[in-house]
Amino acid sequence: MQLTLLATRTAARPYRFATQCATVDNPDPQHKDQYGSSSVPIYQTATFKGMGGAYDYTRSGNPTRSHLEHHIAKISNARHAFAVTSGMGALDVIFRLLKPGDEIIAGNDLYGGSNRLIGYLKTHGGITTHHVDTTDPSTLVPLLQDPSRKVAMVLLESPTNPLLQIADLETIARLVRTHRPEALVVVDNTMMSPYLCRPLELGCDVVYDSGTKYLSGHHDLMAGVITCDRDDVAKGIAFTINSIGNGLSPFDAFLLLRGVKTLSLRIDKQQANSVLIAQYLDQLGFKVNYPGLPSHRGKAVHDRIASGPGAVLSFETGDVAMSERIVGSARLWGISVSFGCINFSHVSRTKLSCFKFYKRNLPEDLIRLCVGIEDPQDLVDDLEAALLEAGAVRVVDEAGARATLERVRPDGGDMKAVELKSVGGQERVKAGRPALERVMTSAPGKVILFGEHAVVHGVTAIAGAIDLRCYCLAEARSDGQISLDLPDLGYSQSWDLSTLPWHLVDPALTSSSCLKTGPKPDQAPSTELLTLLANQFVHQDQLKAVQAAQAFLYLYMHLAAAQGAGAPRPAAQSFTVRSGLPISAGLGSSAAFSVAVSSALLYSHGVLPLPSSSSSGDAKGGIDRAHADLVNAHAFLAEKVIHGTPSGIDNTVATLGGAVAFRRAVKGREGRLDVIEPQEGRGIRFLLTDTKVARDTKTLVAGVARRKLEEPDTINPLFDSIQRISDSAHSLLTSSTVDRAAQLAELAQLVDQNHAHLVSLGVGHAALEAVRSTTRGEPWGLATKLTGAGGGGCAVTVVPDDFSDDSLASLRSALASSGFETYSTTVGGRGFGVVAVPPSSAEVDEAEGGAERSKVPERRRFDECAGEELARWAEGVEGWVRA
Ligand SMILES: Nc1ncnc2c1ncn2[C@@H]1O[C@H](COP(=O)(O)OP(=O)(O)O)[C@@H](O)[C@H]1O
Ligand SMILES: C[C@@](O)(CCOP(=O)(O)O)CC(=O)O
Repeated sequence: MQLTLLATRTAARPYRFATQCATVDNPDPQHKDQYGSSSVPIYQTATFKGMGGAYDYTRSGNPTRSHLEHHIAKISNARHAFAVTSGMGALDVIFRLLKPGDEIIAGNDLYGGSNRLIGYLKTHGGITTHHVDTTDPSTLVPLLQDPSRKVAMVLLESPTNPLLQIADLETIARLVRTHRPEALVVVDNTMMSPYLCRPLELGCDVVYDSGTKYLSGHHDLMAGVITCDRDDVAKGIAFTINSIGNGLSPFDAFLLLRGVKTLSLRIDKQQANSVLIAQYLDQLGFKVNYPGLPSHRGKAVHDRIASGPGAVLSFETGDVAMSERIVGSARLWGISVSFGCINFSHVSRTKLSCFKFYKRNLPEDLIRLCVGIEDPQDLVDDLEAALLEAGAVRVVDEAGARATLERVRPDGGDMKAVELKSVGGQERVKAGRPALERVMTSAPGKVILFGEHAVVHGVTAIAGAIDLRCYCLAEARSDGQISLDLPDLGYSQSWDLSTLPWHLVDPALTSSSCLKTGPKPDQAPSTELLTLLANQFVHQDQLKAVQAAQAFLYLYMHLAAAQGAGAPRPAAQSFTVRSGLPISAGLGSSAAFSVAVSSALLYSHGVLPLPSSSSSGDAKGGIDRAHADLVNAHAFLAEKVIHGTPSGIDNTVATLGGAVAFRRAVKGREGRLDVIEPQEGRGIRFLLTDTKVARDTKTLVAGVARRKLEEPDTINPLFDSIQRISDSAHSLLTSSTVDRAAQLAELAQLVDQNHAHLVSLGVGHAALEAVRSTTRGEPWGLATKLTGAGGGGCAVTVVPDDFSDDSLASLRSALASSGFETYSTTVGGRGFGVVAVPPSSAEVDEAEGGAERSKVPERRRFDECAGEELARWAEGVEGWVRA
């Protein structure tokens, strides 16, 4: 059923642009390649044998070229497409639609090569051109309305090259249609490509691109493409190409087709880089021409007719010699003509002779930047080095908290110092020291006794903290770096603080109220920042490490930005996280991680004051509830980064400890949190069994949500039944009167019922059934259910009071012999904890003659030991205070 639905949907909807680019269809469905080649073959032949076939002579047509033309037509949403030997070749073909005496209206900021051809048309073809300001459509009207003018073509570019001026293609096409219906509106779309703008859809008649640029993307071929919808115009173009013989060669057609497949991918990256660079130059106070900047004239029009600002920009320095010095000083930036290449960001200075010749009023200090796919920070660094070397900027206030660059006025006059909020969109920040040199936090895992999954959708769940904990050690460093070490996952990475993408920090998370009460429960993490972090900042393929590093960086960046009231004030620190919990097994390792990291950040940054420890070194309940809530709010955001849509129960238990009945707020209904107080002498033992079957909470939770949407009549009654189970369990666990044996027997029944419902939700697994059948079998007879997200992971077994230690030991060894790992735990342990860690023994030796050595566990052991030894090491640090 699901498959049918998906198939219907796909058939009804055209593919999106990136998919269209990547899928090259055969133009002739009758013609199947004899070997079924996935890549279009190169028909490197001038002639074809026989008469009356589809092809006879490559000047007139060639299968490789046809394939390309079909593909270009598809991605341009055009009826016809043609591929020729260069962009100028394309314009030449289009101009041959004109007759002597015809007149052209063109922009006054046209590409120099087009102007050269226009000049030739005038002297050799008797065709005159009127240059107007195409940024103002009304300037065309007098010419269009003048009956003495034989206006046959309007030639437009938008944005123009190199001034990036915007012409309202849609409005101009409408004006031409009204006043001069016979005239053709022709657009040079090279700066945008069909990915960002499709002028035929805006009412224009003929569009051409220099395929040498973005369509190819690699600067390894020359090509031009023409698209149009009108059959008569297409006929004229086909005739000209065949007559003059400038159709694209088979080999270049093959290369271009190969390039087009990655068009959107390349432009996305080049454009993202361009935005950063434009912002950087803009902040320095240069006059920057780029439609990606809010201040750009015509941006509103551009945003209407195109879907992105592109990857070419230009800026003015105010001094021709300075521009020359900048261009000459750049190293990574090459000096070149053309644009659109992926791996060669380059600068070019406008050529005076060319501009004077065409009477173009271009600033002589103009520098054009054509941006590639290099790392944006490298591009900004190189540009900055060139600006410094050329004397266009200078560094001021090096000793201050933040580095500041100041633009140098070419005439020597005063120029306002620009405190850089960001460099290339990335904060130019100077790392400070954290409020606390060394702090360690810990947080427990949890076991959900009843209500997992249903809790995400507003049903009550019962859960408690377990004995296994996660530890986070935050230490100051002094090299401007932030690092994250996750030895459990074999992951370690550090980042230069100035390179983090500070410009993507969410302002909703940097307010002072956020520092007091934490992120709001409905605050979603920014997918833009998360995607960038995952793609460009976390060098690891393992999903677990990526999720953990994303969550860490997300919290870290927002806290640093909030503390600096928007302008980040990050501290250089090392974070190491170790866990005694099995990861991704249903015992809340991610929540324990999130709480440990959040609290380590909040304490080490001085947002929360360190609670005073009792003389016993383990003050119970020694943490303010408001402080715990702040930790919990931050941890919930981290959980969202890791999980997508967590209910919040895991982080709440990992923060507060104890046992709770938890109901999240959903659609207008308030959430609820009831603490289940431990009952004197009535504690219940649980056995946890890790099946070692890997699974991912995020995927499982999303699967249940999808089923709820698709099969509400099946899933909602299951949730109602789970609510009744949780309610019964809640009253059983809080009742002091009910008979103990009856209480445990009834709990066991609820365990079985809840497990059956979880299996119906689709989160069961054969390994979990194996655990259940062992525990239920002779001689043990115990009830077991999956716990957490299921799909593998852990099972929880209720252990009755009269179940002897020997029986428990034999059950555990039976489970171990099936390859499972067991943990015996009490439920309802302590919440998160914090301790200031003194220097390790080596440092004490130096500073204080080793007097403290015996009290301070050796630091490196934290990275090395595991399991119970890890817990012993961490708990050995004196002064823990816990919630
Ligand atoms: N010790 C750890 N080190 C690093 N990351 C951890 C650690 N423990 C948990 N995590 C993070 O939490 C995620 C596990 O979340 P999840 O699949 O929900 O499992 P669980 O049921 O244990 O919470 C991991 O992918 C990782 O991102
Ligand atoms: C399935 C769910 O109820 C619990 C997930 O726990 P765990 O990540 O498997 O430890 C999800 C949630 O409550 O966020």
